[in-house]
Amino acid sequence: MKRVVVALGGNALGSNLHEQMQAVKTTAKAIADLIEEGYEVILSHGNGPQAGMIRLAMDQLTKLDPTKYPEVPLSVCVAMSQTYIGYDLQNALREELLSRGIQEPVATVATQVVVDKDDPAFKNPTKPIGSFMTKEEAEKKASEMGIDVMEDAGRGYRQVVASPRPKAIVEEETIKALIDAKQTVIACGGGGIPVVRCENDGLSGVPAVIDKDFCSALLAEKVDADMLVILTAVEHVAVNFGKPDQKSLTNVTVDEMKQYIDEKQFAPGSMLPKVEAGIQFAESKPGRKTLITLLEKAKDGLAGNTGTTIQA
Ligand SMILES: Nc1ncnc2c1ncn2[C@@H]1O[C@H](COP(=O)(O)OP(=O)(O)O)[C@@H](O)[C@H]1O
Ligand SMILES: NC(=O)OP(=O)(O)O
Repeated sequence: MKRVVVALGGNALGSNLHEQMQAVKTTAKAIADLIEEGYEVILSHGNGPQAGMIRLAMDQLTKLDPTKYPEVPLSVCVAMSQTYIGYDLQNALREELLSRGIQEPVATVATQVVVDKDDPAFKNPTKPIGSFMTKEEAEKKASEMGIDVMEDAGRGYRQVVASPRPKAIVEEETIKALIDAKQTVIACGGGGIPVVRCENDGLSGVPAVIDKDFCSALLAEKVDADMLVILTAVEHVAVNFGKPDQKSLTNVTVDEMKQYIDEKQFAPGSMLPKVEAGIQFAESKPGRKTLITLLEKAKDGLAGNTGTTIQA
């Protein structure tokens, strides 16, 4: 049986409560198709819009009455986003599987991910969270709330936070035990709850949002997956993206992808981390591959019929 880690992008979840409840139904169908095909699926997902929404709500409460509602750390907002998304996703998938006569338990693991306290990302926030704003709105929010804002891959302005690289998955053994028990696991949601190691084996939350594609690559390595599947809003990674001479990439080697990165073919903050995470997994052990494609094309992509495949 082939083991695949599937990383779900923003279009699999929507960006508010109503959109999410609808989106997870379509997502559950695509994932159930893979389980029905015999793949052992481990799911991870993004949380940019959700973590930003929770961050904003918590900040409003603190503003209302700081003694009653003390400031909520960003790591706690990430933890809330993991469970909020996991709750919807595991229910949608459980129902979809049951409708197909598949009695397979689905569980979300609250996953902590260790980062390096000295990661340079803490001094250079680049990870967009929350909803999009105009330049004027962003500048106003930045001065009013003391947040960092940045233009997000040509799509508007968003709040940005630190995004250190994931180093270790605290609940790795729990995830493996659930997989071994034939359960479908949702783990490392939103890149994981960011923590640093401290004295006496302790863990302490840090203000960051880890990139879910990098964390999914680490998860795929740790569970010894055959394939990392990054599902997003495009069927193929492209070169000359958005230009008249745009060309879809189908089967690409790690070295070719590195060449395209040097040519700056992939937008930082959108396609670049996916390609870098894809390379990281593909070169971690001979035979490993990464597929990047559209959510609805996951089954076709795994059958080798579409998408962009990266391999050494
Ligand atoms: N070279 C490229 N090839 C394909 N898509 C690209 C490229 N550069 C940027 N993109 C954009 O990146 C998007 C995926 O990034 P993003 O929306 O941040 O991911 P996610 O699905 O994880 O939320 C695509 O939908 C596409 O608009
Ligand atoms: N954590 C994370 O990478 O979320 P998005 O995919 O929503 O940006």
